[in-house]
Amino acid sequence: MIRAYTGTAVRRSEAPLLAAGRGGELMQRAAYGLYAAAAASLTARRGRIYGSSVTVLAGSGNNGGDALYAAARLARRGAAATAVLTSAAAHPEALAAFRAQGGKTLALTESNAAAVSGAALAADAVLDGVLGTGGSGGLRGPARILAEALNTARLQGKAPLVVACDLPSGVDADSGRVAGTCLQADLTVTFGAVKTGLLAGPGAAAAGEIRCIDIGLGPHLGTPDAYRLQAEDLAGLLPVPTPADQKYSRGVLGVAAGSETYPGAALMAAGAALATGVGMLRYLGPATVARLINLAHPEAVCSSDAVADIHVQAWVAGPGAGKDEDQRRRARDAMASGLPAVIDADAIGVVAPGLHPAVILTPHAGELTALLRSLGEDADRAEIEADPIRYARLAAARTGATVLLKGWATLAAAPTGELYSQAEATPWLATAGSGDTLSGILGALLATDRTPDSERGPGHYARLAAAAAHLHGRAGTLAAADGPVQPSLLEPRIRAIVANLTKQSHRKFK
Ligand SMILES: NC(=O)C1=CN([C@@H]2O[C@H](COP(=O)(O)OP(=O)(O)OC[C@H]3O[C@@H](n4cnc5c(N)ncnc54)[C@H](O)[C@@H]3O)[C@@H](O)[C@H]2O)[C@@H](O)CC1
Ligand SMILES: [K+]
Repeated sequence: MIRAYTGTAVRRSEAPLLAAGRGGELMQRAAYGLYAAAAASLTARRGRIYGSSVTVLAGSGNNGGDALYAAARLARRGAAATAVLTSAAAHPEALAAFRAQGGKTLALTESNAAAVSGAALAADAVLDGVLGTGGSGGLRGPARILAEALNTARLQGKAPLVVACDLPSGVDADSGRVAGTCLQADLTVTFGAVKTGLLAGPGAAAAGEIRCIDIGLGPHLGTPDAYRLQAEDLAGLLPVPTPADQKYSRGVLGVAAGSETYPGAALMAAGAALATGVGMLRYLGPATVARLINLAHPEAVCSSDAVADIHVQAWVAGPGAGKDEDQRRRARDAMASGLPAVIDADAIGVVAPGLHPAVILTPHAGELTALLRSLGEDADRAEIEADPIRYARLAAARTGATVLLKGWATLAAAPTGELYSQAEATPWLATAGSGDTLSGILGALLATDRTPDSERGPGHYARLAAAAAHLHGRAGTLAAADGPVQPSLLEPRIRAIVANLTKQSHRKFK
């Protein structure tokens, strides 16, 4: 599990070490970690460090200091290193160390920004040390011109390797907000702890691969601000039947999805739930959709009953419900049932406050905007996309439900503030039907959840939602290897990942 902290919390935890005169030691650890990661990436790209060209962008603070020390080490291994000083001041000792290894320096100005950008684009690697946790607001002035040139080249596939020092310059380390421009990276080498701003919003999209260097802050860090589940965290959350199980004890999922207008959503939600593994799936909806469900998934038990008429462990309601009043009523009843429930798509429109954390709302940014407005909050979509953590937490607190906010990094927020961010998905998953499969996966995890009550902390349902996002993202990424992703074809991938994560052993017969 990745534990993330705000930039503010990391700075607070560094304070006692700085007061004890250990700032230089921390900086050397950070710089060495940055150097080693940059050296490995550079070697992977061009075979060796010797003879490569490296541009280091150095701001006035310690972030620039880290980057200059790291570049000095690359210069010592034979890289031709140039420091672009983005401010009138630079970390004096680090600059001296860089020059001592033969590094050249030049001051960035408005008038030379275009020429310097051209030179930076021609380098093999750029180390971004303009701003770190001490930065406020996006990049400004000539640093902004340089960043925009590099970002544009990236879109054209012509950018050098960009390695961000601690965080991409211009990203807010607490939230992932970018006010204006930040420099997009291939790799972010972050120090002491992963910053929350690398896991959400524009910051997550800018960070590329994230590597964390331990600089010895451990005991000072306190409670994390956010988490990211790794594959090894999922095993205990996935349904594995025991020999003592029967279909009911494994977990029954009720799916009230689809309508005459949108039958496909019900097929995809049901298929994904079955692929994740449930004891039984009970479908409630129009007879025409039920017939399609039974043709695609003969094991599903279908009816047009009301929610109160059937016995299940969890619900999925909303995908493809459209304007179907019966399905909307089932969604309201599922929310009121006291059982865990995934409330997706059209059903999010019938949400009212007073829910409990086992109700998981799964909006995208547009649906979250409408939900928050219906609750009297002043929200617009662009603002939610700029600062998704804030709004996911706000919606959870206002409704009492857990909120799974879908996006490039998908966030799961508990009403008490616990937060998970998952980024396994491929952009190919941004396609109609994707949310329906995610609902089905999450519904299956809720229906088969065996976590003892004593171990269900306040963030339990956010964790399950994050596990579903992880599974869904990985299934999509696997499928994308064969071309554009069709959510209706994800089922074999989901099944394969569940098998792999639970290390299912199959009896062999002779
Ligand atoms: N404090 C510590 O113990 C350690 C800090 N480390 C590094 O130090 C960084 C934090 O260093 P600092 O506190 O010096 O801060 P930064 O290096 O992040 O930069 C802050 C400086 O930039 C200026 N600035 C702020 N926003 C700006 C903007 N939008 N445009 C232009 N200039 C702007 C500020 O006036 C300030 O001088 C971390 O990110 C990390 O890289 C590491 O060396 C590890 C140890
Ligand atoms: K940086």
